[in-house]
Amino acid sequence: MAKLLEVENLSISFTQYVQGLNRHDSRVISDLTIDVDESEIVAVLGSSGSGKSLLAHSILGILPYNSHVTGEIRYKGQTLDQDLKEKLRGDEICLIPQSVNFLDPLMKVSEQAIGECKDDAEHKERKVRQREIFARYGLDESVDNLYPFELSGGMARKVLLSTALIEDPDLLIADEPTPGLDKKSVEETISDIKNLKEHGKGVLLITHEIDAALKTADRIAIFYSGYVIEINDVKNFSSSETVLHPYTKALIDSLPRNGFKLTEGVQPLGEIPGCPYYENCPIRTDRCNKERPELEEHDGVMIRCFNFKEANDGA
Ligand SMILES: Nc1ncnc2c1ncn2[C@@H]1O[C@H](COP(=O)(O)OP(=O)(O)OP(=O)(O)O)[C@@H](O)[C@H]1O
Ligand code: NI
Repeated sequence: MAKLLEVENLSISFTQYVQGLNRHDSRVISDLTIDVDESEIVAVLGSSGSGKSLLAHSILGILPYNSHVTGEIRYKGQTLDQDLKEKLRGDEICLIPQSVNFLDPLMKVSEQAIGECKDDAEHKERKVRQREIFARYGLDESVDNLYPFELSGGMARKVLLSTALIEDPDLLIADEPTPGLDKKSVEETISDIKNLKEHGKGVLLITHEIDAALKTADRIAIFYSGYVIEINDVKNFSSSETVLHPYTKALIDSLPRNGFKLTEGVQPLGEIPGCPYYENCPIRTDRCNKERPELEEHDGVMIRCFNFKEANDGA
């Protein structure tokens, strides 16, 4: 079966001019490799500012002009270059954006959700679908004719969700789709995402909430300081003993039900030669400070660590 989405060694950096003179490059995503199969939900779990939205924006081809990108993205085996991104986005590949600023302030929300139509017949058909999806999210007919500024935050989120779902995309990139939603709508969203998967579609779910990832995903990619440090099956996240990376273990131990044992400090930024987790790592060695581990496969799990084996054997 062909992979739906393959991201290989993606790095994103920004060029900024400090005081108008000094050019400064800051790397936000480093050497990121991840894939999504048909009928699969892959969660990218990372803390705030770790570059998750930029990953989404690079897949959609909507990064800001001052960004610099290397690496490759393929969709259904084909290189996803800027032309193909523009052709497929909003159609085969849809984004549920994190920010409600993605709504067009000058357009009624129902028309944004319906999108461009080739004729009246198509508009009619999509209007029915729009109403049905809006209704599922508790947006009644009076909402259809509102403009974005007339919506509450939660309503705006629901409009963004509906807009992506109306397209019935083959690949959905959901960037933090649930914060600010009521409980019922969170459940509706999760069920809609799972429904896409049941219909053979792929979903990349971007989130900083481990519970959302655990409830929804088949695999979880752990993002730390711009690096993917582990990609593992959701079933292995039931205990810190069945995941491999020390950061993933710390994340699981930090869950309320496990008694908040998080040992982690701030995420390091800037260029470092060694492992991105070096400063906080309980199993680090000298090598980790000098050399950066690659993301490698170990029994079907992708892991970026020199020492996980010894640490697990000794446990
Ligand atoms: N246009 C830009 N120019 C320079 N730096 C940027 C730009 N856009 C984003 N960044 C930097 O990239 C980093 C990652 O941003 P991003 O929005 O992808 O993080 P995130 O993981 O989605 O965070 P959150 O969980 O808060 O949504 C930020 O810390 C920000 O400083
Ligand atoms: Ni984000």
